[in-house]
Formats: sequence, C-alpha cells, structure tokens
Amino acid sequence: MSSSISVDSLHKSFARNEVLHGLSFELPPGSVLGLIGPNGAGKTTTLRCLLDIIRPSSGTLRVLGEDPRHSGPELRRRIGYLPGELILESRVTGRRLLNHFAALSGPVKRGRIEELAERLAVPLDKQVRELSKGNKQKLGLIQAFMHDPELLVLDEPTSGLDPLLQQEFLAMVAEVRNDGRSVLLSSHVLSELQQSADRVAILRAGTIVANASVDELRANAVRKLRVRLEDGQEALDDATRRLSAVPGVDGLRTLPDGQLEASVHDGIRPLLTALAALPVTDVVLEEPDLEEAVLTLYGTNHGNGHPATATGHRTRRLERHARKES
Ligand SMILES: Nc1ncnc2c1ncn2[C@@H]1O[C@H](COP(=O)(O)OP(=O)(O)OP(=O)(O)O)[C@@H](O)[C@H]1O
Repeated sequence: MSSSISVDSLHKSFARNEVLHGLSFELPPGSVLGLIGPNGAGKTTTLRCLLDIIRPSSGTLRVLGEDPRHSGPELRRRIGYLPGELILESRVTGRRLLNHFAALSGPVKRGRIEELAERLAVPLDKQVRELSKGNKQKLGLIQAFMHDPELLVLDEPTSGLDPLLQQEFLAMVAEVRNDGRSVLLSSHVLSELQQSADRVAILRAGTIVANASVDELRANAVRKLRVRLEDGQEALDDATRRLSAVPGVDGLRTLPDGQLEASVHDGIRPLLTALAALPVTDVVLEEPDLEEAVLTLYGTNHGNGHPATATGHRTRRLERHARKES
C-alpha cells in the first residue's frame, strides 16, 4: 500500500530566504510520525505545504496518493487538519461552529461531535469568545477528528491542554492508528511523541537531522551506569580497567562512596559481558535520557557534561540513519 504522505526533496523559500532545504520523509499507512524541532525549524511550513496552504519552491509531495496542488477540496475532505495558529469565528457557539465545519468536511457521524466534546470536556453551548485558550484548542481538535479522516495533520495539537486531556488526546491518536489511519503531528514535547509516535523526525533549521523510531532514539541515548563492587582496592582497579575497555562506556570515575559511575552510549551487551566477570554487588542503569539526545541533535545542548566524542558518535549514527531514510 502506498504511503499516506510522501515528501521528496521539499524546498521552500520565502523571498530569497530558503527555510526548507530538501526534506524527504514518508508516513506509512496506519502509523504516526512526530515532527519535532526548535522554534523556526520549519515544522509549520512543512505541514502547510502538505495542505497546499502554501506552495513548495520545489520537490515532490504526495498526500493520500494525490498531489495536493491539484487535488483541491476532494483531498482536503479526506484529511483532518489542526493549524498551529487557530483562528475561530468567535460570535457563535462551539456547537454551531463545529456544525459549520461538518458541512464542509467529510460526513460526520450523528453524535460524533458530542462524543468528542464529552471526551475532551469542552462546553459546546458557550460562545467561542467566552472559551479559554485550551477549550478553543479542543474545538480545533474536534473539527480535525470528527469526520474520521484517513489522515490527520496536527500542528502542536496539545498546546494549551492540561496533562489529563493530553492523555485523552494521545488515546484518540492511538485509536486512529489502530484503525489503520495515519497521523503526522508536530510538537515541541518529546514525551508526548514518545508515547504516541512510531517514528520521530527531528527538524533543525530546515533539515531533517534524524528520522528514527523511538526505540532507535532510545538505543542511541546516553544512560548513566553505577556499579557497586565487593570491597577492596584490587576489585575496584580491575573493574576500572575492564569497564574502560568496553566500547560505548566512557566518563568512568569512582564516586566518594566507592561506586563506579560511567556514561553508556551504545548497546549494553558488551557491558553486561564485562559486568558478569566482576565481583558486582549492585548495578543501576538509568533510563536513557531521550530529551538530551534530541537536544544534542537540535544543536543547542552545550555543556551537557558528556564527552564530545560520545555526543558526536551518537549524532553521527542518527544522522546516518536520517540519510538512509531519505
Ligand atoms: N510567511 C512567511 N514569510 C516569511 N518567512 C516565514 C513565513 N512563514 C515562516 N517563515 C519563516 O520560516 C522559518 C520556519 O518557520 P516555521 O513557522 O515553519 O517554524 P516552526 O518549526 O513551525 O516554528 P515554531 O515551533 O516556532 O512554530 C522561520 O524562519 C520563519 O520565520
């Protein structure tokens, strides 16, 4: 089955300023792709090109098998779109507004608007201008989901939602995916992509610097290791010698309480083999720090306390992966 979205060498310039430098990525059917990147990286511009709100300078786009430049309202009805900057008519009730959107979008099942409003806890009979920012955002989400589109394109969907409703939103995304439909969402929040996305594309200054599954990101992220050994200087010296020879282990040091601490930035198998040969009494291997891995790829993580070689190594691996993907 062909991709829900296929982007090949997408360039976009505003006047002479090129802001997208040849992006390529795919969104397979029945999957969720998260686009993450710092302010101004080009997330919204990418989504707007896909929706034909703005035109690419060059490159090939396919959305649900169609060229968005030539497919018009027919294609638009098959997509649920939540813009990053939501501007809603304010002198009507939420219910009236959603009924208006329903007349334009694909058919909406009877009761579907009320069901989504209940899930997201939004009052439908208040004037839109009286609603809080979060409640307006929920109306935006309802209009994107209500016609059960084949593809959802969501720009910063959880902006303004409280944590409980963020979870409800993630459940809605999971339902779409389980239904064999697809979602492309942009976010600043890695933890929400971790929970919802099959893959994460990291955008930095108009270029995809990594496109990896959450598991791959995790495998490339640094973990902190702490090892307690049986007492004795000899055991400590032996462990230091053996662990410093393990690939992907660095920053090895002895803590004041006698434990060994190190950073682990590759697979853990060689480490486990080395540990098995030591008189270990306790081991702690912390959860990988994904946030840090992503910040490193953003290019903004200065002075993170990890050796440059580990960071460079990790970045290069994910970059190689991004090139393979595109
Ligand atoms: N209409 C426009 N005219 C000129 N420049 C624009 C226009 N729209 C976006 N840009 C520029 O394109 C670049 C990418 O912006 P974009 O809004 O796509 O970033 P973003 O990743 O969505 O950022 P944010 O996380 O802040 O929403 C920025 O440098 C922005 O100033």
